[in-house]
Amino acid sequence: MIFDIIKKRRSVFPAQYNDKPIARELIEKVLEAGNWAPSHKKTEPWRFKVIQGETRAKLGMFLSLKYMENDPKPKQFKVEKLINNPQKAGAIIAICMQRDPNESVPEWEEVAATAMAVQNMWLTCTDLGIGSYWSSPGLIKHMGEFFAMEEGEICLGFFYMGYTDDELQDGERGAVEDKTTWL
Ligand SMILES: Cc1cc2nc3c(=O)[nH]c(=O)nc-3n(C[C@H](O)[C@H](O)[C@H](O)COP(=O)(O)O)c2cc1C
Repeated sequence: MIFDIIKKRRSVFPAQYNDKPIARELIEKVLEAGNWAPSHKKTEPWRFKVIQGETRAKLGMFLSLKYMENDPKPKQFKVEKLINNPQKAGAIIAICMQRDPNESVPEWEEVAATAMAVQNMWLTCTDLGIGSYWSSPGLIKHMGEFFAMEEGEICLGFFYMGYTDDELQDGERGAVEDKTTWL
């Protein structure tokens, strides 16, 4: 049941991934799930850039260099994490949002629609037994220097994917009653 998958979905981080590769058909399935997200006026603003194989190392190098360039006091452990994390992933999908050139809907709706695409992808990964999470480092503002982006396209983060041998912990949430008003 969908509710069980919603509750089972967890953030699974690169440090938890094993070396098992992710089949291309499964990555395509995850992308297809993202593509079925709803969007106001059917703008379908989500854009995906799949980073695999050797491009992962290039991404790690790019992010670490950008970090060192922009942080007056870069920390060695962070440099290493930025270099190594992409290579631990089976695949990384850069999550981008293409603003409708006609601005037919407010920008937040296009960000929201893209986030719905990510949730579809995350739940699909959970169903497929693939660990994943949405990473949104400040460095994403430089991604236009790493891959081509269209006018009005912005990068909202990275969707990391990898198999894990870890047993995942149950999630925790505050009571929904505390966040709900019945009128
Ligand atoms: C928009 C968005 C951005 C996120 N960015 C990060 C991030 O940069 N680093 C991180 O460790 N987790 C990030 N997360 C994952 C959250 O930390 C995680 O979803 C939260 O702790 C709840 O854990 P769960 O996903 O296992 O339920 C992000 C989640 C969302 C929805």
